[in-house]
Amino acid sequence: MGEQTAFAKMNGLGNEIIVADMRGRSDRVAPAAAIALAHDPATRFDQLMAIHDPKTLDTDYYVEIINCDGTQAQACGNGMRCVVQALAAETGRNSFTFETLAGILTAEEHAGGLISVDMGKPRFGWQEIPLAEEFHDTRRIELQVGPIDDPVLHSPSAASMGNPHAIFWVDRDVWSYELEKFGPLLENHPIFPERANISIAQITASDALTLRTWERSAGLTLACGSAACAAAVSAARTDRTGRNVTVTVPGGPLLIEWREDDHVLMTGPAEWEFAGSFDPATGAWMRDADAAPLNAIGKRGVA
Ligand SMILES: N[C@@H](CCC[C@H](N)C(=O)O)C(=O)O
Repeated sequence: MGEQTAFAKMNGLGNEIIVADMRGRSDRVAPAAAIALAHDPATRFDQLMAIHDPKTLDTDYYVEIINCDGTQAQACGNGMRCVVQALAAETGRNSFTFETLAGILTAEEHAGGLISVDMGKPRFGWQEIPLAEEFHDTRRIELQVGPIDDPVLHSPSAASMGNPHAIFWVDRDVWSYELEKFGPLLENHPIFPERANISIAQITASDALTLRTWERSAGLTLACGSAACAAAVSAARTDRTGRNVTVTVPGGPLLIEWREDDHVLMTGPAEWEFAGSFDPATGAWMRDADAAPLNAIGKRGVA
């Protein structure tokens, strides 16, 4: 067995997350190790957030985001809140600057335990999302599911929060759509050359919407923070809501603020489950309540 490293099993509104401590090491979590952990019912996760030493001046850590199928994701809002809670418990600090594939993000844990992450600026250009065809207006792209004259879903908004998103606007309850059936087809539609996270959104007030997401690589999840951001900015951009929106996902509410400086601030909770250590080469793991250092979060509130 290779050199073990600490991890914390956490969740952000039910989005299953592993926070892995890869600081001070030159190796990375192997895709096969991630897949092995994702397939074990005890450690199953949607995303694994690997905390590395910083690569860039003025950042605290580099965070690599790995989906449960071993592929990399550029952004993961729920995972970032889990990383912040873990690091806040370990260091006693409450604000951090991270580098991810989506860019440099800042984040803060508030006194009541909620965590805000500045998810950066959304991008709407068809090449930035990316889409395979030129669309001047990504508030509404040509894509539909079902019969041509009576589609079940149609004309989604498209946006990038570092990762690609499509949001289908619906009038009925989001649970009345078979997202598990349409999600895989839409995720892999040729219009999305890097695949996409697919969401269904119903506006419920001028400052609220409900959202279900089929995540790229992970499938149906209880929450997708970057999708909540993409849906909120797309709702504001299409005059469906204002710029401050409560996005209710199956796991609970997220507060999304699209600030005047164009940055998107996501606020919500994170929850610690248990701690352990694992081998980043193979995924072999053990539960270990006393392992250092991320397991400090395991002692939150415990004498
Ligand atoms: N759960 C995440 C999004 C995860 C990334 C996604 N699967 C992708 O590949 O883009 C979130 O909370 O944002």
